[in-house]
Amino acid sequence: MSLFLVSARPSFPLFTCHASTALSPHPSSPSPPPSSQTLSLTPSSSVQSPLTCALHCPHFQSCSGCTHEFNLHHPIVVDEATNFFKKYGVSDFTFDSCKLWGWRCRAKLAVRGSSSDPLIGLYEEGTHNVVDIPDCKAHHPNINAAVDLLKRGISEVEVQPYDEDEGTGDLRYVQMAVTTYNTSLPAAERYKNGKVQVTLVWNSRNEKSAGSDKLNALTNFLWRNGGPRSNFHLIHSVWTNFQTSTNNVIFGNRWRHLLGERDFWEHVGGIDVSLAPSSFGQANTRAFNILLRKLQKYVPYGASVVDLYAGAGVIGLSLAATRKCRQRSVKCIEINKESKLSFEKTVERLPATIESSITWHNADASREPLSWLVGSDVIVIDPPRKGLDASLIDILQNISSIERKVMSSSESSNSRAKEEKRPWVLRSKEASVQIGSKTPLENSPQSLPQTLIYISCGWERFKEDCKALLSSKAWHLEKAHGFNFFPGTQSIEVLAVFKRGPQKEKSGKKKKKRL
Ligand SMILES: C[S@@+](CC[C@H](N)C(=O)[O-])C[C@H]1O[C@@H](n2cnc3c(N)ncnc32)[C@H](O)[C@@H]1O
Repeated sequence: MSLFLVSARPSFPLFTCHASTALSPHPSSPSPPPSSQTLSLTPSSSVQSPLTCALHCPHFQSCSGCTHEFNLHHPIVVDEATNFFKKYGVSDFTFDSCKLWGWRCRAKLAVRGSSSDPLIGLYEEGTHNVVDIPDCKAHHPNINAAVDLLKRGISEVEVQPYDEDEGTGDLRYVQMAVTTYNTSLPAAERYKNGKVQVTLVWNSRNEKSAGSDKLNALTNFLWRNGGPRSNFHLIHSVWTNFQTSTNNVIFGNRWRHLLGERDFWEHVGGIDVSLAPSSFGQANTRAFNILLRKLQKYVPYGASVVDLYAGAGVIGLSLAATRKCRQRSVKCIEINKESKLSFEKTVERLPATIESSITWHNADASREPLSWLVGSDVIVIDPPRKGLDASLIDILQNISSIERKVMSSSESSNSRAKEEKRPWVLRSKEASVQIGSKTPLENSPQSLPQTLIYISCGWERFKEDCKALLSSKAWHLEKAHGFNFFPGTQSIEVLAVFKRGPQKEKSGKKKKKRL
């Protein structure tokens, strides 16, 4: 039996980000990549300083992951975003270039090929042919190291990669997630020493099905060669997900923890966050942290917050901890029930001084969205790429008239509590988690949010939703920021802050003092 021992740590790619108009694909004297840079954008600033930050990835063009090779720090869409926000009253849009290489801490990769020559990577554009990407420059280097180890395990144990046409084979996909939070290391060393939580998506119904001996053998191989007793401790834990469906959905419903630490912790937005492999997690940990820090500034101390499309509630909980949503409430609404456990674990590590009533509800934000908004000062929305559900846009567009109706009906009914009968509301209440015994203190329990914070990963859809909100005159844009969540692509993450009411006229004259 040949044993592969990973003896050397993979090094970080060293590429240049230099001020020059010439493109230099093979820099002669590489310098470390910039960690992060915030650009205050005016069209002229980007013309005057055409920094050239190239991807230098051997898989570029064959792999569908990256679409842009140069100027990673400044995707072209940033100029469009700058003009877009200017048109709607925000002339100080900023863009944070974040980390340009080795930023991806969470990757879902297809496994194809043969046991002697496995391919682990992404589909070629428009096909189901998998492109092997062992030297991906977007991946955290330890994801590439774990992929390399996995390939060796597949060959040694003779695991059959999945054959999509036949529906045969053992291993369909792998999810690799890196935790960069290890308090036993100095803070500066934590990122590069990230450990990988590996989830093997196995083509069988459960652990009793034929082929489970190979699953165990592969898991043991990974642990022996990448676990705490190996030369290079790379693997945080190994999980499996059982999936036999012939559709394109990556994960099935059965998850099993096999080896290593069960809990996976990360530290973002000022709090420790637990993320199970089944829960949504942001791929770019560093950039997400930068976004959360910016977001916190727009939430007044002591505000009540509703976090829609909340995943494991990272945004809501980070606000509860840092904005002291004291004696008020934080509500998190999420459709994926798998995120509940991660939410509960994260809450366990929140500072004991937090006094807010914190709840997580397993519910569809598009069904009766008004019921979640009532009593909150701030609404945070972080939908998937497809944007906001029509029912939510409708409520947000008509929020002022709805608020008047809600207020007057609550006065006339004189707080007579109606018995809740709607089945989806009852279901979401059953599946909810309430933290803290305090009933939230609400000055005006029937009021609706005055601040709307929209976080978007889908620029095209964001523009549509933004125009719909502004056209109603129910909201105006106050601030907007962009973050380079996906360097190498034209996708950016946007944080837009809206306030209630139409845009106030900006006049050059000084305000008259009130007498
Ligand atoms: C972009 S993620 C954001 C998650 C979270 N805010 C975070 O940053 O970790 C979008 C989330 O919306 C959830 N989602 C999608 N449709 C939903 C719906 N109709 N109602 C509630 N949640 C939904 C997804 O399951 C996913 O967790």
